[in-house]
Amino acid sequence: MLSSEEARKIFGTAEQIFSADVVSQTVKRMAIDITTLLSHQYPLVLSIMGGAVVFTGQLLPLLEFPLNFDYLHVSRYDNKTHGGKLNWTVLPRENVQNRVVLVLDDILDEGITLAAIRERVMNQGAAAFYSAVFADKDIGRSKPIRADFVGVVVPDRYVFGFGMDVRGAWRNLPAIYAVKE
Ligand SMILES: O=P(O)(O)OC[C@H]1O[C@H](OP(=O)(O)OP(=O)(O)O)[C@H](O)[C@@H]1O
Ligand code: HPA
Repeated sequence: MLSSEEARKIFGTAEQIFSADVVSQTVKRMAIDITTLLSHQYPLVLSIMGGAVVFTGQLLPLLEFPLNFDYLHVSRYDNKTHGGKLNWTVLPRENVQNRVVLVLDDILDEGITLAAIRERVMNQGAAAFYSAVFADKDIGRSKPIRADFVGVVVPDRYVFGFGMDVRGAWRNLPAIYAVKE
């Protein structure tokens, strides 16, 4: 874990890439797009902890149609800036069978996490799988999955804020920053 001083130093040298205003306008636009496609599907919304917590909290009140909510926790970065093996710590309690599932996550980076979630959800009998990611990282190569709804495209740098952590810190920021290279 970073010390408070280290966390402040990272923030102090980071570059803001999307302001809080742009972030909140983007969430509104995504809510409209999701409503257009899914408002008559009674979806089961699955939030991927912990990165999706802020995005989920801002998006859900803008979705003015019936839905169910649950969450799962899977991670592979473990407070590091490079991903490793997937670690499933909490599985959804809601049955996904025959449901239209909408997965929410903060970031699609290499796509390994979201692709594994889709495989699991579809193997468990979901009727359809949709995904909404707030940020899609432009990694310059193909990914195993594309999100149906994307908020912003971020450069191929380690980013944080709006739910995304840098070595465990700064998920609470309302804007998005890139770590100094
Ligand atoms: O597309 P990928 O390269 O697989 O990376 C994306 C995943 O990485 C982050 O989770 P993380 O493993 O950091 O867990 P956390 O949300 O609990 O921090 C993020 O929240 C996504 O779920
Ligand atoms: O760039 C990132 N920032 C924060 N969390 C992440 N998880 C995958 N990539 C990232």
